[in-house]
Amino acid sequence: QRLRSRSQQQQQRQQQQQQQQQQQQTSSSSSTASGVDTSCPAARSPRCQAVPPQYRPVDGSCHKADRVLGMSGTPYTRIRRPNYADGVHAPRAGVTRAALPSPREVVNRLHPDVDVPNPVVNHFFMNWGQLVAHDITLLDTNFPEANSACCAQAARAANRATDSCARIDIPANDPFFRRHGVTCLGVERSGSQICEARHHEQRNMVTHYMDASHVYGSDTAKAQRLRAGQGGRLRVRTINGEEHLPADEQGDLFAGDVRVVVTAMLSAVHTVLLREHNRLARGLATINPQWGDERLYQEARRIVIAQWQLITYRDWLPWLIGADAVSRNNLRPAQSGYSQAYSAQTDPRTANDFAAAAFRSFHSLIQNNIWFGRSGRQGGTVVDVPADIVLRSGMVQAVVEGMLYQPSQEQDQFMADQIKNRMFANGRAFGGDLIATDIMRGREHGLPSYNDYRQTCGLRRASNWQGFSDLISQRNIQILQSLYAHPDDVDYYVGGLLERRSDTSATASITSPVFQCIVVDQFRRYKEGDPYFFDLAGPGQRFSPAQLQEIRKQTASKLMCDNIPALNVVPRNAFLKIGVQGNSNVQCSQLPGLDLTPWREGGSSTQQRSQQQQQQQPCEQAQQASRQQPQQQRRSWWG
Ligand code: HEM
Ligand SMILES: [Ca+2]
Repeated sequence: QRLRSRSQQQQQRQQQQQQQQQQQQTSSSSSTASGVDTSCPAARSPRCQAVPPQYRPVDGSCHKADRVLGMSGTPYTRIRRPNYADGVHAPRAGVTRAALPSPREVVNRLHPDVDVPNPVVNHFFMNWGQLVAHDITLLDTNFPEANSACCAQAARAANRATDSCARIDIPANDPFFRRHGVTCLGVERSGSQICEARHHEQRNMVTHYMDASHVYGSDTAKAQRLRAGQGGRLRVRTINGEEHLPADEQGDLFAGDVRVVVTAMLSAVHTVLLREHNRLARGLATINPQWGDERLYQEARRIVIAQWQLITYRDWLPWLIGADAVSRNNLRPAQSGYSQAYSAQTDPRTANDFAAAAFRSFHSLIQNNIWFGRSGRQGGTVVDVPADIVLRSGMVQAVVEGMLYQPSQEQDQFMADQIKNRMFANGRAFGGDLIATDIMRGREHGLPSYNDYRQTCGLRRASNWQGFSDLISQRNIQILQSLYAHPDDVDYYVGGLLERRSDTSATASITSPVFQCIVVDQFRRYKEGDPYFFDLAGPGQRFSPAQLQEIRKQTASKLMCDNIPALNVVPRNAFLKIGVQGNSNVQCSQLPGLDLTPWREGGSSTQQRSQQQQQQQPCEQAQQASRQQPQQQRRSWWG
């Protein structure tokens, strides 16, 4: 029943146990011997070559023996068997005859806006998490949701939800929406399909892998539209000599992920990633003038993805789940040489339990108002500052600096008013409620309740309300009791947000326990289950040892420095507040950078030298090489 950390020696045995559990917990008829649910028909059947592709396919296909696993447009996996009211698709209902409380009522009672700044991490940390989310999950809904029609439609349905709409009723005493005459918020239900298991599985519209699909797109047509078609570069618009995100047909910012426009903070870092790709493509073209557009694009993309994975796992994740959890679960990228962490059996897909609940808990980190620049100048509310402000002179820098120096909020039960009342308001008086939507998403995806996830994560299942008292305060238990008819009714998202963390030291997890366990499990999948993880020795083209050493020099701070011309000073650690763990400002020029020399093709490159050495000294090096032979590796990667 546990998805907790394990030592390396026990890893294999426990993996098998876990697969057995998944077989039991996920829909039984659709599980294969490996415990991976592969029965849902893929929207497209990819054509894969006989050997793994040299560069990872942009749509996530052909990565594993099951060639659609992790591909965009395919269903999520599940850690726990779904709990739909009708066993098929109706949102979860209570275990007694009593209805579940309105998500907005829950928000009003349990998720007020109380300002508790995070003592450790900054708003850049929050924003990086949102970028990670956009790399690995996108529901099949219209963006942004046009959901007002949903209220009327769902009102007529027996359980306040149809197959396409769900209703969030606004309580009569609501302190905000009633003032604006709003009595309901409609939620467009996520696109899903029935698998052999006879229940609905939601579709993930982006590649499940952590492959920077938010930069490059999740299908080949979009990837193509994002490319300049020259020098391996991505398309840009140039304003005052600086590269910016291009425009789509509607004139909005265009990037690999449609959510690039959700906040100016996102569009600023999207701009930086775009510039980084083009900076690398130019550098590679200079040292390898013989390379054409395709080679330059693929090599630059591969380096960007490597940096993205490295920074996320080495520098960001330890602050999210705690340094201990990272080492216990072998989640730190190799510090030298190649990683051995890949497992062909590990399901690389995003879990519904993670995307529709656990990872959304970091909505709690969001601030109401964002800063511009280093000195705390108020830029405006998080929902009103327009994304395309970054096209203005100096604004990529101002928005990035604002994030680097503004603390985020704590991961706790408190939520910023702006995202609860004015999501997508864009200057209008009211918008949607992100937190009520999160709660509704969990229900409409059929996620089981908080008590079920306690059990999954090795905690005691509560048989009465006091059973929650190990992690939840008496005050919150009382409120829960007044909202829900039974302890088994409490939403996973809500219960998880109420949990206290026992270890509040700086290096501890900022994530509460029952979310932490699901988050750890998911990040293990993205690393262990990804055959193209950057520090592996295959199955496509691997980095040479010298190239890997260069990649390892990269940090998020340097990434900002390299791509924002007027930025001269940054915090050494881009994710931490100044002063935490000795974090201090540093000149950009003092930070080591990524030197592309090992990518030079020709007699003098380190890669070539090491290959020549292997040919010249057959004994020891050949033995070592045979252990890392791409051909041999390939068989096991596909296996
Ligand atoms: C200013 C910051 C943010 C805003 C305005 C924002 C807004 C949103 C919105 C509007 C949705 C769609 C809700 C729905 O219809 O179900 C969403 C989904 C989500 N958010 Fe955030 N978010 C922010 C930050 C974050 C952060 C920091 C994380 C995690 C570290 C995160 C994780 C997620 C996840 C996993 C989803 C589900 C996406 C999907 O599967 O389609 N978000 N967010
Ligand atoms: Ca992806």
